[in-house]
Amino acid sequence: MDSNYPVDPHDDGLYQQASGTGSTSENFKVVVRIRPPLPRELRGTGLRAYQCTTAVEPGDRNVILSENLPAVVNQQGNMVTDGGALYNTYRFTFDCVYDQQCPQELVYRQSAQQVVLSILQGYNAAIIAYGQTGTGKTYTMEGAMDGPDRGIIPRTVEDIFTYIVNDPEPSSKYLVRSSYLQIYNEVVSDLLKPERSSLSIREDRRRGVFVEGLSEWVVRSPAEVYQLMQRGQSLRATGATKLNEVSSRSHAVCVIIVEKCTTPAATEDGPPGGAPWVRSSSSTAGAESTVPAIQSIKVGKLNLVDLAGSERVHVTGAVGRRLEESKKINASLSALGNVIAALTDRRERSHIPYRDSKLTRLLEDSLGGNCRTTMIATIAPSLEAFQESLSTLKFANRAKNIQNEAHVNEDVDQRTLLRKYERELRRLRDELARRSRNVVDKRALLVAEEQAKRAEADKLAALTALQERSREFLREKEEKRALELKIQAMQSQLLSGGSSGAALQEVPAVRAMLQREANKVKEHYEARIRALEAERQDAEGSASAEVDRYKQLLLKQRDIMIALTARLNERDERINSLQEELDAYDRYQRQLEDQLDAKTTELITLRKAAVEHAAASPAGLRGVDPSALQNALGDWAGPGGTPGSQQQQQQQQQQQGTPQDLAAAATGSNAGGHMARTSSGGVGEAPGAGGHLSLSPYRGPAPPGSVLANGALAAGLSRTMPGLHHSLPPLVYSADGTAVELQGPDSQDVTPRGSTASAGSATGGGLSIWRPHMSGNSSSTSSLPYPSNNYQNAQQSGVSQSAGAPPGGSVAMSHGQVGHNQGTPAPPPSGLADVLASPGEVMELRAAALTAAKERSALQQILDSKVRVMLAEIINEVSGPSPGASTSTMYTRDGDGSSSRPQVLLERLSALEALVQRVSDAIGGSSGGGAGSRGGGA
Ligand SMILES: Nc1ncnc2c1ncn2[C@@H]1O[C@H](COP(=O)(O)OP(=O)(O)OP(=O)(O)O)[C@@H](O)[C@H]1O
Repeated sequence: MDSNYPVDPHDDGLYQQASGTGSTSENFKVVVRIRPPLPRELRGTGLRAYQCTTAVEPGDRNVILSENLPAVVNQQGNMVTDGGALYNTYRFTFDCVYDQQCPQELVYRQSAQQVVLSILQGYNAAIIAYGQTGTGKTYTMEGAMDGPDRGIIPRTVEDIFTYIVNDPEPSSKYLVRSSYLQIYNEVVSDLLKPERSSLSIREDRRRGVFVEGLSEWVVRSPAEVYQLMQRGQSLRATGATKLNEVSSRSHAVCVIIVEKCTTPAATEDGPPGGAPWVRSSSSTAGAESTVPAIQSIKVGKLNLVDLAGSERVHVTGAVGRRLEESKKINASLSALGNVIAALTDRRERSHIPYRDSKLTRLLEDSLGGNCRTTMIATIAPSLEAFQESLSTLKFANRAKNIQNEAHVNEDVDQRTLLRKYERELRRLRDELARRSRNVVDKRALLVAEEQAKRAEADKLAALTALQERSREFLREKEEKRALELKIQAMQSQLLSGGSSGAALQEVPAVRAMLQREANKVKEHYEARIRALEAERQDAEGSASAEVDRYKQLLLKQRDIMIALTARLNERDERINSLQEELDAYDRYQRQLEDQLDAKTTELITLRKAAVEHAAASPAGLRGVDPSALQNALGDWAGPGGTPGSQQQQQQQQQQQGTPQDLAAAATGSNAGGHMARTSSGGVGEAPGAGGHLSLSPYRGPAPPGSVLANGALAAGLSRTMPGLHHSLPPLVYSADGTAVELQGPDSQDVTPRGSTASAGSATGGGLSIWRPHMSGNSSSTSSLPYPSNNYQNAQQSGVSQSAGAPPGGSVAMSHGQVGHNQGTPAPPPSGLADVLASPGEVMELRAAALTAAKERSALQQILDSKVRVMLAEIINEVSGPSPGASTSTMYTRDGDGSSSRPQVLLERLSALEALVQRVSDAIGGSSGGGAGSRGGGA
């Protein structure tokens, strides 16, 4: 019964049986299947034994549900009475009713096969299993994967592929795809792609209702479908309930889509590409050789729905998660009932609440839409399921009034799309061909270019050959000419020759022969010349244009070269001028460096001369050793008189000036409180032997800005700048920092810098002593006449104070009028300015000399004060204390108040004597002078 039934795709089966009955829609069939009692049902409940409540009347269309079945049916199974009020008895008519023993195969063949195969004609189809939990929905839809218990799904797959293989239409091709989804707790998920959950249900004109994002698997054999089903079933939500050990807790939908492509005989359109069409067996042979046209593509979609079972919670005892699942299941089934109720409402078609649940939304096409649908309502036979069975039968009975309008889904759009693809393919082919031609054209172009290059080379070769030919032509022409001349000579020789020649000439045969030979040669060369000439003209004609072009190119290149050369020349000139500028800068820099070196040398020389000049002070001339004097003074030399202090003082002196300067200053101050110096301006040129200049001491500070010059300056300048010593006056300076200038007869208006010039200084040759410290702000100048290059020495301090005739010569002390030139800037000395490139350097030198003079003056003051104190004490010690003097002071000074006065005096006296002796020794060899001074001072 399970096998060997004929597969007849043209047999509508259930639909054929149902047609004409008027009880159900043509496209919506409702069948009922009663499962056999389960073992637990057969065992009964408590004292109540199992009792069957269902019976199928002969003809398999009517089902009787009764609480007391034996009372209402006869032996043949026909219901003879409804039991009256005694028993609840119901009788329903459906398209088919399968009793408990009905095998899977029969259910499939009668209720599913025609629906399934209708998708091969392009219909939508659906098989929906509905019923209470545990009544056999899953068993009916899936069953076993092999054997007689195979359910509708595996049989559907088998039939689809069997049909395709046995399709009598040789040009038909099929594409089979499969999907598997579940609705669990109102969430749609893909059972073949677990990661895809919570999918959305969409609808469009071409595809109808579909699940967006649901995977579709192309299958080529039943085995592939089985694999997918097994995978999906393993992921489906199931659970054990009181009524079913493996209860489906979700609605499962297996989707199979079959696309059929029918291609009648040859048209211009080619076959569609890309889709893995499954060819029917009869169409495989020879089909490849034809060029079929796409007549139509029919798309059939089959929904195989295994609903979750409705259940009464108080019966199943569900709690927790199961309770929630039950609620969701019942809610969606309730929505399904509402949709069916709306669809079967005899009144004017009202709103269909498809969107009340995912299930009804998904089954929208299958319920009242474009679909051929079979609903299989499953019921249990036991009395305990009586109410659920009655509910299910009522539900199914209502559903059988659903009107579906099924039509073939001929995918015109897709056909159009395929035609569009064909057009695109043709366009691409044309494009390919065109590009191929382009490739060919490019190759031809390359070949042509290559040929052109070769032709160019040939042309050049031809020109070369032409030139050679021309030369050859000229050569032959010359030869011809020579030959003609030779012939003419021969002829003339014959004509005018001797007897032998005349004789020959007169021989007609010889004459004719010669003439022929001459003509022959002439013709040969003339022809040759003509040919060459023609060849030359041809070559020249063809080459003239090329030659012109080359000429143009050459001219253009020549212009470019000229322009570039001009630019290069400009750049070279620019480089040369820059180089010259650079050289000039270098020369100037060298000049400056030379000048700097010279100035440096001058500075060194001047410094040295200044030192020498300071050392050559009168004390120095007397041979006083500054260091010896320093040592001799000891504590009297000032705060730094101790050896350690001396060392510090020496360091200080090295920083501030040379020791010789300070020692000389000290010595000078020691000599009777007067500064007596010998001008060092004569060093090297005008030694001051026999004369000296004595300037009155001035112990005030040098005024700011006063100019100090000395003979050393002139000497230094004269050494470094030969010829200038005549224009520079020897300069001396006083120990107090007063600047003076010695103006010789050949000097030119040398005046103090930064001060006012004395009117008298410019008159006559003489020594001008500028003493701005005298008479307040006025400056005074003393002019001392002296021989050229020989400085006149002045006498003692009286010279500085008043004019008088010096012993060595006339000394005219011309004091400048007080304030006469005050405020009038002195003009710069032209001679000095010519020598010194920078007046600032002169100023710097003079400022340095001024600083040294200040230092000397300061030291001198210290020494003078010491000496005065020393002398006062000596006087005091010798003559006794002055009336105002305090003994305590004396004692205190000695630090010994207990000493007797005579003893102290003796000690002080001896100390002073020792001091005087030391000082005398220090100034060496002049102890008499020193003593005289001391005595004079006293
Ligand atoms: N026609 C049948 N012949 C033999 N056994 C059947 C038949 N129908 C159902 N059964 C058995 O009944 C039990 C319940 O069946 P099934 O699981 O298919 O019920 P269901 O309606 O799918 O339940 P649920 O809604 O809870 O999933 C299973 O053990 C199944 O083998």
